[in-house]
Amino acid sequence: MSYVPPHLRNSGPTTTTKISSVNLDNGRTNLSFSSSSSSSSNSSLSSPSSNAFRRSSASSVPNSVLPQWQPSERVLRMKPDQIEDVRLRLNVDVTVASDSSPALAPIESFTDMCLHQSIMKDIAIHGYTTPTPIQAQAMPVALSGRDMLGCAETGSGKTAAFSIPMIQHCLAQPPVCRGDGPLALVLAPTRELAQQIEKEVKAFSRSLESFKTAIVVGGTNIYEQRSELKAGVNIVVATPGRFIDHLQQGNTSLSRVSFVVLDEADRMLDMGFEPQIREVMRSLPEKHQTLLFSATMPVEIEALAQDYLTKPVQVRVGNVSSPTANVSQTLNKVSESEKIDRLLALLVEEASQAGRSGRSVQLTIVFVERKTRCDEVAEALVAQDLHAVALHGGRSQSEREAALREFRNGSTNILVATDVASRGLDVTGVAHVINLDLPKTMEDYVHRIGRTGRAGSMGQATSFYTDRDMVLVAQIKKAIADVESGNPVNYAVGKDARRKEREAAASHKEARTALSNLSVMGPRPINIEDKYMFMIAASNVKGEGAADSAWDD
Ligand SMILES: Nc1ncnc2c1ncn2[C@@H]1O[C@H](COP(=O)(O)OP(=O)(O)OP(=O)(O)O)[C@@H](O)[C@H]1O
Repeated sequence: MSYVPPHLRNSGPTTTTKISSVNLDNGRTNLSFSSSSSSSSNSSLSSPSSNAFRRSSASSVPNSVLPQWQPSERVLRMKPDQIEDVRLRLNVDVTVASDSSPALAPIESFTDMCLHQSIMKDIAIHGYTTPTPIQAQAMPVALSGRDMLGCAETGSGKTAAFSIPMIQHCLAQPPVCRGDGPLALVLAPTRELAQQIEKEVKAFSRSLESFKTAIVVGGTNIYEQRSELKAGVNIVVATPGRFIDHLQQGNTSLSRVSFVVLDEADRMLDMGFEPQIREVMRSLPEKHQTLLFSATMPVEIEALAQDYLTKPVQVRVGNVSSPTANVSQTLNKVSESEKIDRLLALLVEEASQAGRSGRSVQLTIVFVERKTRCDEVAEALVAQDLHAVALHGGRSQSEREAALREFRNGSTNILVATDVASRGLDVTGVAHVINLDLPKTMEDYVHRIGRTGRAGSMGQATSFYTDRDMVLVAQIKKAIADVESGNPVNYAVGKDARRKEREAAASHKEARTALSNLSVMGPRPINIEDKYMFMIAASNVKGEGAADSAWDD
């Protein structure tokens, strides 16, 4: 049975979820979720008051433990003015509610974080010597058991900022037995991002004997995932749709989850998973800790945080919700018909420059708007003897994995992708992001160009635009001027901001079409290219953003 997000459901048969208790091999009782189809529209998933994921009885489930963690004496001795000085230097902004205790000091060395020795060993093997600013502040907050909203620019190391405290948290819990649900859960919007996070979690737990992490994403064998989940794992990294399939089938439960991370939480809401995320949050055991991370923090995330986070610490580093200053941005005005030729010219020139200087060709991501265009562009590049591969939600899972693998190992240096690759994807050596088609919103632009200029490296972004993109182009020009003046601003992000941007773009386009109709030959039928039909349709769909067909998890 495949999961259908609520915005795509009609009044046809729906799924109901029943909770029943199950005796486990270890003699404990746990909960399972079973599903059945009915023609009623009263799905427990779509009902906000549903108890669908709530466990019925937890009497035999071991209690979660808040780790008794303390940083080094040196950190504990820091005075408030010293803490402020370090935050200022790291460009870290910390906010807590007036009725909650202050957040712990930032910690500038992994040693002072007093982590489990195996984790320390793995951090060293991974080649991390010093925490990045978001890690320096977010890790102590997470390790101290507080809920958190973490926001830092693209490529700043947010994954380790939650992965390492999550592993440390799991080590403090009673061991996982066969049939138990996981101790920690990470939800991410795309398969590729979830897989990347799982790799990072495994890297920091590789020296821990019998510590298990499972990846649960669509497009892969659900039966293998089921046996892995049933055997008992410490951490599950998942996309929401597939994770909920497993909950419904009783393959796992939330009864032992005491650490939850929503990575790129705003995008998951945007994709229509808000009811599922809320249901998961409502159904967690009482004692748990929640962390929300993104490079952009729209208001709807703050609303979610208000409902489900307890006295959270807000950690913001640098210029959140604005393009990273590590990327030099260029805008090129072109006509629609010129785009591919200009792209080819640019890439051929880069390849021959690399050849002349004897260096290898740099990795480049070309973003396009639609899946079909993605294939067409990749084919056009390959026809010019360039090494290009397409990545989009219409390809099979094995094709998606192969494309990313080839790109990561450099055997293909050009990845042509839809927005499925715009969030979180971390590929070392991406030097250039090209927007062959500009995205619809500034928020997507920020995430796309953030695929380069990561971990302190410099990158380049080139965007082609036509008259139709003028609304977004005005914002990008302002962003470029702001970065140049050293005074970057935060852009409005979130559903409202995106809707307004789409509306402004649509009315700009309408006005242009009307004008050209008047001036050329008087009234005539409007002939809108497929692409713009798609854009207008997308802006009219309720639950904006969810209509982006590039996203399929
Ligand atoms: N302490 C560190 N030392 C060295 N490299 C690091 C450190 N922390 C993270 N990195 C590297 O920085 C890169 C970016 O990290 P990561 O993918 O976690 O960024 P992010 O903030 O999650 O980005 P995005 O917002 O795009 O998802 C990765 O290649 C990661 O290995």
